[in-house]
Amino acid sequence: MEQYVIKGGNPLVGEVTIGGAKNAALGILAAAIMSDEDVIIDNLPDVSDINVLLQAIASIGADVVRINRNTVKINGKNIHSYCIDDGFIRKIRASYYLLGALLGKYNEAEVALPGGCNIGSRPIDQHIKGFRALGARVDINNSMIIAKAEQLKARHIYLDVVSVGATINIMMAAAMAEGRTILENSAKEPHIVDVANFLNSMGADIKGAGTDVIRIQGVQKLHGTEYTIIPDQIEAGTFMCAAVATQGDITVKHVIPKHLESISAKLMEMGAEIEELDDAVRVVASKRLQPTNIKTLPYPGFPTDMQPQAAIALALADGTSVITESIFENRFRYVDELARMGAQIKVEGNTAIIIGVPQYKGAHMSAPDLRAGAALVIAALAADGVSTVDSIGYIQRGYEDFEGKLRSLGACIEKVDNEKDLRKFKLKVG
Ligand SMILES: CC(=O)N[C@H]1[C@@H](OP(=O)(O)OP(=O)(O)OC[C@H]2O[C@@H](n3ccc(=O)[nH]c3=O)[C@H](O)[C@@H]2O)O[C@H](CO)[C@@H](O)[C@@H]1O
Ligand SMILES: C=C(OP(=O)(O)O)C(=O)O
Repeated sequence: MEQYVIKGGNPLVGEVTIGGAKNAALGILAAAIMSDEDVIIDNLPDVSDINVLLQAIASIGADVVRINRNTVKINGKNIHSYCIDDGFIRKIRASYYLLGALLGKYNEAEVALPGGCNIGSRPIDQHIKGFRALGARVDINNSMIIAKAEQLKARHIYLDVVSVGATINIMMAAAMAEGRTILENSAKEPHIVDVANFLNSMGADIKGAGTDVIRIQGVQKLHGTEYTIIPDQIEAGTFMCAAVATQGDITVKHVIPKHLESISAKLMEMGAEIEELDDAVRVVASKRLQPTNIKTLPYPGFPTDMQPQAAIALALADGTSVITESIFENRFRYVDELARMGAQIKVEGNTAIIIGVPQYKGAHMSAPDLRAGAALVIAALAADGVSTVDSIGYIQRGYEDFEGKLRSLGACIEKVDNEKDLRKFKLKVG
């Protein structure tokens, strides 16, 4: 089984280029099948979630051509099935976007219930509420979600909870519905805006993405397009936290600094210096971090997907910090792993009380989910000694060449899959 082996203690220094946003790409790939013309998508991250979704799209007959590692051409003309039941698609969260896309285009979709990281209960009632409001019958049978309509019709829909997935799914379903849908209490994350921009580039008529109210005027047909995905806010934030936790100096390139403001604000409260450039941010930490409090919130609040990485930095601060996780109830599973390195964190309900320690010590850990896994790698890079992180398949769901990018910043990290290579690494680093 693959694992990372890491020798910590080096401040990470240098430049790193951020890839396309996984969570935008997943929505965009699903939306791409709504056109019968060629759709070219660039800046696609080469991560396992994306590759699973591409396989699913190909399995129903869409033409999928990988032009290069980060560019794909999709054409939905030859889609012959509206049913996606393969075991692999159940593993990813974004399989649910195929519901909105297929229902929107063909008035019919049958997709396995979604998986994704085990970070909480993750219901999809708001997606279903939206589809039903647009006139679809939706049933769940044998772990399959089955949605059918004669013709989707626009409606005024109010989301009971701010949901990224439901906002994107309803936007896709409504894009070709009859009339003008108004979606209130929408999520405002950068990837919502990116999916809306992408759909508009195919001829959709969506206004207000990025605000609470999105207006979607249905169109008859979506045409081909060429589109570049926005940079990944969370990958960028992860490297920013790596700079802070290792007392390093990293210029995180190819980002939209506006998307990083809530993260930058917290890192500055910890004492880091942040320089905002046109499409880059430089993060420098040169003294012991200061404690601060964080509450995760929908955008523009502090992202839940950055909570574990920020906690890694705070657990090294000079004092006590409090993190409140208000989006997912099961996102502190890294705490027990981090305790092996000497961190002092107590979890009470949705709150983690973090008493900073001066240094982590190398330990053997296991990634409990995607972002927690990346966070544990950062902790290992900040630690004294050698660490291993297992279950790195989670990390590969969302980070392209994580170890390569870290190595380019001076990190001592290898991916190994056997005892012999593990021993070799340990001998090499002493
Ligand atoms: C593939 C993808 O883009 N995943 C992201 C997406 O997940 P995802 O789209 O699953 O997250 P949501 O924004 O939908 O979830 C937000 C909150 O709403 C609740 N909820 C959601 C839908 C629903 O029908 N009913 C309901 O109660 C959830 O339990 C959660 O408490 O947004 C999350 C919140 O920013 C991120 O952590 C995930 O990385
Ligand atoms: C939780 C995440 O992904 P997913 O919703 O696909 O599980 C994430 O990207 O941090």
